[in-house]
Amino acid sequence: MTVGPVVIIGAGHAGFQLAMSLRQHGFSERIALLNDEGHLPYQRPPLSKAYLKGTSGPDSLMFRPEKFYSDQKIDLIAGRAVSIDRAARKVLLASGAFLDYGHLVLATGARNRLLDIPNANLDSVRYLRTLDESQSLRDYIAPGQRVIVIGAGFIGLEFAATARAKGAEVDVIELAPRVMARAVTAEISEYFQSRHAAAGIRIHLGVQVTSIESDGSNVTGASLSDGRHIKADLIVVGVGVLPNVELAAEAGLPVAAGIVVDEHLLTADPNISAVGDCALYASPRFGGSLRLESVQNATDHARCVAARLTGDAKPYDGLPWFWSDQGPDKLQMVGLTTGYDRVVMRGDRAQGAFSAFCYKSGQLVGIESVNRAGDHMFGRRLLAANGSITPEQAADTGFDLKSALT
Ligand SMILES: NC(=O)c1ccc[n+]([C@@H]2O[C@H](COP(=O)([O-])OP(=O)(O)OC[C@H]3O[C@@H](n4cnc5c(N)ncnc54)[C@H](O)[C@@H]3O)[C@@H](O)[C@H]2O)c1
Repeated sequence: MTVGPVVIIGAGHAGFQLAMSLRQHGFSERIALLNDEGHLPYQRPPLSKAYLKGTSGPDSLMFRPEKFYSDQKIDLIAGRAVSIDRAARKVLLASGAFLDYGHLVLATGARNRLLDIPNANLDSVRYLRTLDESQSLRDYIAPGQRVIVIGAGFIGLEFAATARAKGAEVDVIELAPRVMARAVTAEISEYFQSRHAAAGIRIHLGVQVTSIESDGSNVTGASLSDGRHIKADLIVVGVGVLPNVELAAEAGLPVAAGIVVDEHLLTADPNISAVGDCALYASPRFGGSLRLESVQNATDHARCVAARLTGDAKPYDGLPWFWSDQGPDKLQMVGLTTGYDRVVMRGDRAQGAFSAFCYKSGQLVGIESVNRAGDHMFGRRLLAANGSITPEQAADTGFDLKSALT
């Protein structure tokens, strides 16, 4: 099978993994990995956790040193793609150069959703997705500083916990009635709310920031939709992301809540695939279409496409899993916990080690674990094999989970 040169647009988790997996599968043609970040490809999870807290340099985040790319003959090209000529199979870069492809992979990821309120463009209103954003925030956070965090999702809460640990005064403003409402059950939200509150973080639910106040150049505070004002020196916004679909749309590829791909992660053009945060994929495992934002999704998508391009095509069948470190607590999730109708708790919430087993029509569909890595790893094995245990077994800590794994 001759594929021709592979061009990968985007050198995040998905793009990097794809280049590496292609070589691991013996792919010997050209690989061009287009990187618009100004750093060697790097890991994102530490940006809102250890990196934000610590003093280690950017090198600690890099997937591989520079030499890896030359050794593996992966052309890491600094630059941005501005358009795709599908008929000629060329990608046009902002520099004016072209890259010829036999197969093109869109690993364009997502970008921060920006807040559209007065004064949101001030320098002390920050976002957190890139290495540069994390670097400047960690240099900025100081003891006694007053920080407003907008959004109690993963970014908001991980950042809030770190800023508080570094001595900042933190207020979190969340539109929804509970934290992480998009992703976790009410039981897990309630636990994390109480843990963050115990650490001295003030969480305001069901409200939003209507305007940001300033002294002309710096943030001085914010007004909330319930009429209150909160003073602040810094505002950090984590209100979700938007998938980068524009290149695909302008090239005439179908786009909906992401770049539309089939169960093989192939777009409507047989020479173009899409992977990771930007891809809306048809899922035989779950039925319907999914777009997920996680490292697991990015790297498993990449492995699936690398296998296909080297002659081993299989539908994508990854099992979603995810983690978040918030203060001393580790949250781990496996499965898809949308549409569940019953939640069964296992373990000891008071001791801070418990899991929520989520059921839909009697079938286990996901497990959310707090400081119970064993339950999480069990769930990854059981759900990957489409297994289940009864709610009664889940609730009974005397029941040996391993006995359900054959
Ligand atoms: N542990 C991890 O793997 C991890 C950690 C951090 C971020 N991420 C990823 O990074 C991306 C961004 O994370 P995120 O936390 O920004 O997104 P998110 O969607 O997880 O959370 C956004 C939160 O902002 C709230 N919100 C939206 N508009 C608001 C408004 N106007 N005022 C107040 N609240 C508002 C939402 O209700 C939601 O709770 C996601 O893809 C996420 O999965 C992952």
